[in-house]
Amino acid sequence: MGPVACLKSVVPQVHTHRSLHAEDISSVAVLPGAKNVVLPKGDVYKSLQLLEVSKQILIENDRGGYTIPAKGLYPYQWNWDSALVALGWATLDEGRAWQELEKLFSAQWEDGLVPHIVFHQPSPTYFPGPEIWGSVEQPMGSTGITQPPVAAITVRKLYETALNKELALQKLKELFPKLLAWHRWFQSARDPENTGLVATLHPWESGMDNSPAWDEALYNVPVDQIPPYVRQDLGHVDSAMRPKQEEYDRYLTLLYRFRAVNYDCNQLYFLSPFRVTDLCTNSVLYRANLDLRWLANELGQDQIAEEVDGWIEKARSAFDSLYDEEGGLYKSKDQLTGELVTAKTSAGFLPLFARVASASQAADLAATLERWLNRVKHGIPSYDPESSNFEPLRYWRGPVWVIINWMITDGLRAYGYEDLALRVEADTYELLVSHGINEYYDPVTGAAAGGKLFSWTAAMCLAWLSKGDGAHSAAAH
Ligand SMILES: O=C(O)[C@@H](CO)O[C@H]1O[C@H](CO)[C@@H](O)[C@H](O)[C@H]1O
Repeated sequence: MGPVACLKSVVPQVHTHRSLHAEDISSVAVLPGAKNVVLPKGDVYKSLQLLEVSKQILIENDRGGYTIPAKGLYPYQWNWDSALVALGWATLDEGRAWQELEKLFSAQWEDGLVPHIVFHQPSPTYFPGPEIWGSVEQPMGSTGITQPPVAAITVRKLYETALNKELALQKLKELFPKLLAWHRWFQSARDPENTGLVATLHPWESGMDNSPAWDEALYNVPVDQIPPYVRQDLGHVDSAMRPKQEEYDRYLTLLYRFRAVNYDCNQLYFLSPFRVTDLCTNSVLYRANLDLRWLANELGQDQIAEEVDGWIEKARSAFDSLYDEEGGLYKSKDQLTGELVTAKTSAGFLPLFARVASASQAADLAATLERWLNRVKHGIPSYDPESSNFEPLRYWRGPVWVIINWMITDGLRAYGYEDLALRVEADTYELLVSHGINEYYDPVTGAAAGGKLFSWTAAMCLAWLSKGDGAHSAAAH
């Protein structure tokens, strides 16, 4: 049996329009369309296996038009997970990629909010589910908070790279007003004082739930008399890797306070005892606004492009207030105290992804990142590895997230830091090959942690690591 036939018999083939065929195998180390070669040439089998496992994960986690992040641990549709997972689907089946976004936007609220979780089907394995977000009498179909708005970035990518142009234009036309309504909601509900940057009212909204960036602001939230509850996450993942009870009590306190006013977006900003300017949300939103403006131009919607331009301009100058020159990176801010947070986290590099950093800020960020990378075996740690309370295995307090590596790499490349981008890419690839497709990884040992067979990690393998898909059209300013 020749090597090609042998590989074909070991690697399960998934029947999609871009499945690997025998004739692809000789070129797999330099995958079709690759801009940068990140897959080691001598290791074709591992590369192939990684791709096929990634496809299988998406297929296994597909619940009919939407993808759950991981079985058991996260049994519903999550907002930014889905937008990132759609990039993975696009490499297998463009129609399915568009469907992922359609399902997400099917839960959009009248005021424009796109919820952080959509409860399409009941599940006993996650807390807090619909009965907590709503009430026993009136369960809700979603949570009443949001997450970093990746969707417009995905829509542009899907549209620009589409093979089926007709479908892409149709889907763009359908999704555009919904994206616009969500981005307008960010302006009105989360920046009612017109500062240029939006507020995040719950750590779950930031996507980096128990990042040390929230410690001070979260511990200022008084714990209310909340109904007793049983956490489900600890049944799936070791408690040493998850948020602590004191943090969960505050997550729940915020939830019940928001629920008490029926998640009224006109009130939440003013009543929430937790209100921060989150770098992740603002960087993703900034980038998403660049892409929304591009999409508006594409559709000939000049007035809307101008409106979005206004948001971009305001945010650009406001971003400078988050730059910590001494620390060599950006920091989130506690809006209620007016102070920049002390923690240096991986979100501090995301203004590169946004393209909002200046050339000299980008140079500082690259230098800081290099220092961080030299301190760990596998980058990028979610928290400064030089910090005394760095925890390589606890949620967002040290571990590596592949989606964040993708965003930062994309930014590095846009600013011309190609070598650093390649270093992170190669490192990420090595992590996945050696430790599998998990939720996150220990930056010191590389050990996989959190949920297993994780959708957005699989999607990044398909959409990024197999293609070297870093350079995107939005140029650094
Ligand atoms: O910990 C949790 O229960 C949930 C709460 O939303 O959050 C984690 O999982 C989500 C699904 O993957 C991600 O979207 C978040 O970024 C991540 O922090």
